Amino acid sequence: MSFVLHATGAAQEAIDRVVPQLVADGVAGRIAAKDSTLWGEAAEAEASKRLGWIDAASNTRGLVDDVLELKADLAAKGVDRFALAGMGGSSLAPEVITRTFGVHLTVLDSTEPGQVLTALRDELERTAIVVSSKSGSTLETDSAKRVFEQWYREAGIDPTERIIVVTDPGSPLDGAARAAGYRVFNADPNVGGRYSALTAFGIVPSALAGVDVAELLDEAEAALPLVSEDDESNPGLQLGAVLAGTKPLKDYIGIVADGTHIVGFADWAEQLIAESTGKQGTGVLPVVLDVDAAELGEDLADLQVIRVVGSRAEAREVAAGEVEVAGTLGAQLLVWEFATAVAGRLLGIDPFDQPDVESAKDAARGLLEDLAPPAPATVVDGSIELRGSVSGDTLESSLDALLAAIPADGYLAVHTYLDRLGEERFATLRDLLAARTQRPVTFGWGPRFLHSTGQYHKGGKPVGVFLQILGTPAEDLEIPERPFTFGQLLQAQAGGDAAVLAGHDRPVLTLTLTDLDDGYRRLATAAAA
Ligand SMILES: O=P(O)(O)OC[C@H]1O[C@H](O)[C@H](O)[C@@H](O)[C@@H]1O
Repeated sequence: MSFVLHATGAAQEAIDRVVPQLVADGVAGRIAAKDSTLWGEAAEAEASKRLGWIDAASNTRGLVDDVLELKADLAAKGVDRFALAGMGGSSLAPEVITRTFGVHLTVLDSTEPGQVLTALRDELERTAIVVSSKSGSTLETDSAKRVFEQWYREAGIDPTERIIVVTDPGSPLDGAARAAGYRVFNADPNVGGRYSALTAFGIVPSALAGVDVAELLDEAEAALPLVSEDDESNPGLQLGAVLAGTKPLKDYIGIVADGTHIVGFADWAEQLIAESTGKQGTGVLPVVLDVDAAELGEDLADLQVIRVVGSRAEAREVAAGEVEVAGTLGAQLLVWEFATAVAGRLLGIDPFDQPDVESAKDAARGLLEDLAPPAPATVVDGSIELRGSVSGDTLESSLDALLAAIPADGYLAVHTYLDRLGEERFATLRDLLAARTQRPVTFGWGPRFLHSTGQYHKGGKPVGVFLQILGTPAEDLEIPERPFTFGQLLQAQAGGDAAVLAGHDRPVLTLTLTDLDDGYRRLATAAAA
């Protein structure tokens, strides 16, 4: 069997209580048959064009030969390195696939100027970039495409030979890219962005980078009969019950990579679950945890822990109250997509829309139209500027005030608008803050998280408090034919999100670090206090 799940405690109780009803309602067979009525009348129109993921693996196979042919053509021209520009589902799937298969892919899912420059300066002469956008209108992805076009031209390289586009048929990018002479791969338009791992969005960049995608598609196809069956042993129904059927509902899902061969799976699952469920004041918030995360030792009543383990045998060694799953990557992708759709039904929401993602984008666009400098800091404490709805006289007192505002059932979200490859150390703040607050702490890199947990923070249960960390980029970068730079875009994305969160009455503390070394040291000390 390509996927196994073992549960104990409240999770097993949810399975025992919820799955028989799901079986009686024929939910598995109806999802397999793409029945769009499963999520209520309001969701029907969206669902009718969003269920293509269930059999995506077999439908995507037809692309593989064309992609491998392109890879061979590029290799003959000395192009053997690949980058990917995309956000959300368009980047997280190729990221987990290529890392798991151990092949290199530079993932550019940032507007942080330093991170964009690193991608541009990384052996451009032997690099091709896949520009992936389902809608064809995502600002970050469009900005990356523009600057890569410019740098190729300046290097005397024809961009049409180096930029490969993946998009839905008929998107603005589809028409423009074809007219400009780019190689375009169309994805199935009946699959939403976060469910698109097994469509052209997951497969084209991964195959170009060197993944044996036929193996991945085989794995997913092998799992399809498991999730299609209206039977209590169906692991997709069981996982759906674990995610959204506990009573009282556990609001937090801690996802732990614990021995699995899959690299980065929790980040992919985070965007799938957070965007799909976090709306109408409900949902479950995924929290990506390391094996030694503080949350795992705190016995939090509202946290359901799911460990992704290495083998079937290990999956049976479940700690009290936890769930363990094991499986191939292809099976995991399909089963979690299926389980998330089931969770949507259990929660009574539409698991295929993302109504609150747009609000932060609108607010950022508004700020970009009127490029005013940021409002003066409320407090300047050494090298750290403080702004926001929560503030004291110093970094320490402001952080204390923010953490004190976490409700008993709440969480802290840390959003770091820095170069996630060059400033990885900032991710260690998560564990320190989790140990201090004894509540779940999510950590996201801006603007990447806006396409993931961003939906939950605005649309889910309103119990989050927010710490934004910004830098002052040493080098900025123009976005060709745009009236703003990457640095200004990043700033507007942070400001837009802070404004929308504040509009939802959520506490926000924004720190701008004018010296990253000093800022990191002070924050690490304050977080551990
Ligand atoms: O692929 P794109 O259309 O550029 O969209 C990228 C991402 O944008 C938004 O955040 C959507 O909510 C995601 O589901 C999507 O994956």
